[in-house]
Amino acid sequence: MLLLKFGGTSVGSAESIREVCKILKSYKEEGKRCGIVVSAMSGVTNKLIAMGQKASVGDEHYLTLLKEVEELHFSAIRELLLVSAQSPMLAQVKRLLNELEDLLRGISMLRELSLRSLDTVQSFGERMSSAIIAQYLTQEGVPAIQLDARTVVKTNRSFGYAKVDFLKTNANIVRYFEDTKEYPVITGFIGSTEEGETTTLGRGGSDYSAAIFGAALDAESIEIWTDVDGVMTADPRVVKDAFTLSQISYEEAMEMSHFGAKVIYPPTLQPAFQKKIPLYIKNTFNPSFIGTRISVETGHNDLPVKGISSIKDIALLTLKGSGMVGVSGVSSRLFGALAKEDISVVLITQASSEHSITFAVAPEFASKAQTIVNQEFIGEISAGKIDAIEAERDLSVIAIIGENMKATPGIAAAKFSALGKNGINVRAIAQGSSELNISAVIPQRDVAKAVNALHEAFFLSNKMTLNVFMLGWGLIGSTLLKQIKEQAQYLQEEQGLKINVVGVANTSKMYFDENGIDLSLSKEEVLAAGESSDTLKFIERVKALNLPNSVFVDCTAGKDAVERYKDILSESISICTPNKLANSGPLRVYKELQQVAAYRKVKFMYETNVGAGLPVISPLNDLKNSGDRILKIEGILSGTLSYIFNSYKLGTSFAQIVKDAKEKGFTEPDPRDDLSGTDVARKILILAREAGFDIEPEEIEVENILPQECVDAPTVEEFLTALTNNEHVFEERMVAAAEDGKVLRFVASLEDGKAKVGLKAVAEDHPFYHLSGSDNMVVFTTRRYCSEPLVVKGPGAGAEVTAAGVFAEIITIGNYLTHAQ
Ligand SMILES: NC(=O)C1=CN([C@@H]2O[C@H](COP(=O)(O)OP(=O)(O)OC[C@H]3O[C@@H](n4cnc5c(N)ncnc54)[C@H](O)[C@@H]3O)[C@@H](O)[C@H]2O)C=CC1
Ligand SMILES: N[C@@H](CC=O)C(=O)O
Ligand code: NA
Repeated sequence: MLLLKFGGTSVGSAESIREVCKILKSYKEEGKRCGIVVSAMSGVTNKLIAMGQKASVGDEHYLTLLKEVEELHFSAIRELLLVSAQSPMLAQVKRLLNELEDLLRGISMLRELSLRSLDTVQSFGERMSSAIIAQYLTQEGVPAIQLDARTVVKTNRSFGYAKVDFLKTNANIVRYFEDTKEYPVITGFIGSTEEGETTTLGRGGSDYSAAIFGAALDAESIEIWTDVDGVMTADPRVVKDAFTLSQISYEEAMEMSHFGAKVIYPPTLQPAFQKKIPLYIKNTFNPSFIGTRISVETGHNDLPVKGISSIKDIALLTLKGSGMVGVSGVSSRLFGALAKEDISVVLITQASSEHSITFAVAPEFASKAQTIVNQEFIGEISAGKIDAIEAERDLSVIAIIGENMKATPGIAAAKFSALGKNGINVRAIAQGSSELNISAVIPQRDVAKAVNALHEAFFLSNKMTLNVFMLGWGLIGSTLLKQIKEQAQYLQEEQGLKINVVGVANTSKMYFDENGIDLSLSKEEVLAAGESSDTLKFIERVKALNLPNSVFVDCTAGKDAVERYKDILSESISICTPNKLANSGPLRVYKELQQVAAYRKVKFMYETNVGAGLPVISPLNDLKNSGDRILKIEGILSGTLSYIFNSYKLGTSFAQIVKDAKEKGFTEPDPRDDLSGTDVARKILILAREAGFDIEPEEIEVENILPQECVDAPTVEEFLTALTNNEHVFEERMVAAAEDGKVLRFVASLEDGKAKVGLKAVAEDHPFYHLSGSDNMVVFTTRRYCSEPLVVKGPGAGAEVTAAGVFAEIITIGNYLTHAQ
């Protein structure tokens, strides 16, 4: 015997009822015996309640609702039944509606809606749907008969939430099924008293009916047919990657429903649980999908966590004070007082110091709870032994649920690590000793972010979505987006890393798409749909979106965003940038950013600040962290200047070579930042700081090789012209060097904590002599690399290599966020 239950959406229209019929036909063909519990057509129960309420205040609109309900059922009858069968069924339903109308008129006249009459009003929904469905099934070759559950399900007189008399009910059900050959189509949700008064079974009533019938009949299984594929790992409206669990245990189902999973209401399925009858959640509109099996077995042995649930709105109250320590009876008084007023406590934690007890309640009970508790402890409060309690609001509970958690160490660590890395502050923690559920109280604004971060951490191991916000869509920015687009599939398939570019901006426009910007579109196409650009607004939006695993990528050369880095990192958003301004400004800022990032457990990454994509900063850190001491750094740190002086020979034009460097994408947006030595000074300053020297920008000795006319030129264009006028300045230096067999190189050095940058003539035996293209070369002399220094050499500027360096850091951040610790 199978017990099937079809909920409101499954019987909500003629079309859905046809699907139900297909399912039952296939069961019949397999020779299965079935009992079928049905709900009212979707929306009908709510309308019935509204009719009762309206009637009770004399609002005649109940008649409009009545008409709507009539129309819904009549049109289902007309669509489903053969013409010959329509009239009798229309008449049967009309009789029921007339009866209902009489009842409503009575309610209206009396201006009174008792729970007793409301139960009767509500019963009409199931009484009509079951009649139509039974008739239709029979017509389609599935012999069925309507069973009005009031004839078998016997209850007490607690209207609205009637208690079932199982002794009588079970005997009635068994007897009825013994005598019936057809498929009974049973009205869910309702029963009746000994005296024949109609009752309803409370929240989740049709599920309860299914459990009552299933348990009474010792059904092989109970199938709850609904409009979703089963119990999911999280609310799919919040988590795009939520998926259906094929198997969970009764206890897990209970915990998940407590925290908001709405597919079933397991407490009502208790009769089935007690008899260990397996339960299946199936989708009427996707019947071939396996659905979720709920039974004694937890299944999914590989999954320690089965679900992420949340209670959106709770209030937290804390009773604390020195007067509580070692005093017995405090918690019994506290919870006794709350229980007396019927206030349900959602979560409790107590520190082992016994100094405080924190508990959570639904927000609507917060003020009442506060008053009650302050009243209960009035003596202790006035004696100063206990503090008067306050309620904290706008909080949520987020829970991870799973039976296998207890056998798996590290779950709590993984949970709190995922929350911590996303900057989600945990206000209270509770773990049931069953270890079935670990709950945390967090700010309400972070719920969606938390659910997503935890879902990724537990279900998509090695799968994560990184949400990228890119400010500055110039040369490096466009190359980066191109590289991300080209590598997206590989990263997703091989590393489980999805890069979602959510926000982009240049100086004129900014654009956001939470689902990920289509990177196959051009910059113009994307920004066409955007709004006016504003750095502060861009950053505010990044913060407001509050997405998990967010990375801010600053591909500008300006300081607007830099001034907000601290703010961004403080929001637990990682930053990755080729922009050197943050690290080459005041030492205080440099240090502060390092500290904030460490404190917030996010990454601040800037390898491309020196040598573009070449590994320079990271090996320097490795040296320092492993205990080496940096004695000296010497290097060619500018790709632009390297290219210029590597190419500059007799017969060439200096100004033309500068233009070439700019075209090749080596220069800063304003090439004077390169030629003035500023860019190189910034780089040696950053290296000095990374090596552990506390240096300010002013302490660097900088040789500016630019004539004043070039410095003063108002625009980049005019500067390039001025450069042509001053060719001789450069030529003289180049010729003088050449006469000594030397070449010019713009060199940076750091020795004894002193940094300087300037143009040097180097002879053929010098390693810098043989550089070519945009090569950078950094020579580290350290305590360990003393006789033979450590050398890093390669192209130190250019769009591809720089963007690749930024991209690599974005991936590093993704890997960092994916791993638990
Ligand atoms: N070109 C190279 O080889 C290397 C460049 N870098 C750095 O990369 C950064 C970007 O350089 P490029 O792409 O070459 O410069 P670019 O001038 O081509 O691009 C910068 C972009 O940022 C935009 N922008 C500026 N301020 C903005 C703001 N407040 N909001 C929105 N957009 C803004 C501009 O409209 C422009 O589109 C610079 O910081 C540079 O120092 C670092 C290493 C190597
Ligand atoms: N303009 C810079 C770019 C890299 O930082 C350079 O030329 O090195
Ligand atoms: Na680098």
